[in-house]
Amino acid sequence: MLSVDKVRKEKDFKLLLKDVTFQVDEGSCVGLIGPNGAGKSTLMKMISGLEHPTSGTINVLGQEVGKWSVKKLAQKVSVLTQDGLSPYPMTVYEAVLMGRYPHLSFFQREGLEDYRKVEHVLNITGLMSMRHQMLDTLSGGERQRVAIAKAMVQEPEVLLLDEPTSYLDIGYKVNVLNLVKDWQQREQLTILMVLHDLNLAAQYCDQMILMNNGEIVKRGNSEEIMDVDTLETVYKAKPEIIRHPKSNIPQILL
Ligand SMILES: Nc1ncnc2c1ncn2[C@@H]1O[C@H](COP(=O)(O)OP(=O)(O)OP(=O)(O)O)[C@@H](O)[C@H]1O
Repeated sequence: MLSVDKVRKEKDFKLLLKDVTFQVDEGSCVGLIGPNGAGKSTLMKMISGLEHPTSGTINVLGQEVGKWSVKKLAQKVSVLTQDGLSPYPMTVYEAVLMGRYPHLSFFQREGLEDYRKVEHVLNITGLMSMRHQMLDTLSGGERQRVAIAKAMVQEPEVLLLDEPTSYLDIGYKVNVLNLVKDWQQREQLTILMVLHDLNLAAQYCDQMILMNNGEIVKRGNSEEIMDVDTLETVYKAKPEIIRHPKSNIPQILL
């Protein structure tokens, strides 16, 4: 579904990624974690086709990323960043409708089926009552929800998220991640998500990939990654590991 094979990236005589290799299976949610400067965003930019590896290959849905046309890639892969949507002077409805554009031909206008999809998504994301509100009047958390709605109507097979919750309060963090998780389960979506918050990554991701200094240090589930020695080596801080009282998933305390 998504495979990264021996990817290396050099920039300005600096080695940013060293032989990074991993796969994300169809329908699974993998969290990319690691300290500041580990190379997570650099890797995400290459997977989304914004930058090219110095060597190695990245395949999405069986084809090398660089070989997809921009339009085809936009139909298959949706990218969400921490900034969400820019506060352009357009309504929530118009912004979400833009998610249909990769599916329309150059002169084609959106049709009834596109409007129906937008309305369905506005309902499931709880944005229906805000559909006439201008994007530049929304809070950061609301705008991030609109970004998710726009990505949903795009109907991608792969979703790439780079720190989608970093500027959000705890209520919105959970809200945004629940929307994404429900979507994954409903549509068998394949997700690769950069998260700084290890507790959220452990709760929401099926697997985690821990990066440091441009390399993968460890891949595993929350039991394997939330290990004091592993985290101390990488983050240079010694966390306490406790268990979530409801889910029993390991969580850290600093
Ligand atoms: N254009 C560039 N030229 C030189 N170095 C760069 C460039 N872009 C990124 N880097 C370096 O690459 C390294 C990895 O950066 P990257 O943004 O991928 O890390 P990250 O894991 O996403 O970090 P953070 O969690 O802080 O966002 C950093 O040391 C950064 O300084």
